[in-house]
Amino acid sequence: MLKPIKTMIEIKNIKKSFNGKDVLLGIDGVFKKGETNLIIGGSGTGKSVLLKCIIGLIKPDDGRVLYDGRDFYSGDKDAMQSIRREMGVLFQGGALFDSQTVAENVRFPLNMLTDLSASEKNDRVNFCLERVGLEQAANRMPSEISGGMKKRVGIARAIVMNPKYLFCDEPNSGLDPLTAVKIDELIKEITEEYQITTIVITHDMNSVMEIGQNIIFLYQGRKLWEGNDATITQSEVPELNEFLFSNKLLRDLRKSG
Ligand SMILES: Nc1ncnc2c1ncn2[C@@H]1O[C@H](COP(=O)(O)OP(=O)(O)OP(=O)(O)O)[C@@H](O)[C@H]1O
Repeated sequence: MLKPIKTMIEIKNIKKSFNGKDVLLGIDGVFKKGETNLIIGGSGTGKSVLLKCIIGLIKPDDGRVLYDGRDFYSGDKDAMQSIRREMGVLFQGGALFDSQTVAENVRFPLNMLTDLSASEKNDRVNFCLERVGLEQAANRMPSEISGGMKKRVGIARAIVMNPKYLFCDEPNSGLDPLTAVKIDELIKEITEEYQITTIVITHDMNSVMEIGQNIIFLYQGRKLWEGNDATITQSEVPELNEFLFSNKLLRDLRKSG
């Protein structure tokens, strides 16, 4: 019997250097459909550069990025464009337009990329705002809502085009721990509900333990470990353990367990 084809993103031997400085030294990875895939690591290890290589904001010097087997850097501009349309991106700061209401922010990709009618766009915007629990805030301005709500608006905008692939760069930055957990849960729920292939960049240990269904650990431009939230605390990789147990609570838990 044929195995069902699983939607996923595969990266092979991604390399990038800037002005002779190697930042990514050949990264491989598989990011699975319906799972929150995390790229973790300390500051300056190349997480953001890797994400940018995956979504096409930086062209890698070498290597391949495959979206369900489709080569993103094949040189076929139309193919690249159609993969781009299947992506949703949640940028680190939320990247909302300050002069637009919440609903207008969410509607923006629909205006840019579709020829849906006004009422179809409204339906879609309302659906997404409801999904992230913000239906009451549709007419508010970004300056009038909290940091956590801004992230929710960013998530609503990232899913408004019904993406196959969702990318989140440090979705928890600047949030209090409780709000951060809620944002993590929302990303995981949406990923599972719509069977999206989601990649999250983080150095937040809570995220690792809450939503780390598939994790790769970067260290100085190399992938040193991969696994999940259940296997990560048993890792024998010193660099990973140093990263994980820099948190005193986790260190104490490890000692006692
Ligand atoms: N456009 C660029 N030109 C030159 N160097 C760059 C550029 N972008 C990133 N770098 C360098 O690449 C290295 C990795 O940066 P990157 O932003 O990927 O780290 P990171 O793991 O995401 O860190 P952080 O968690 O602090 O955001 C850094 O030394 C950075 O200075």
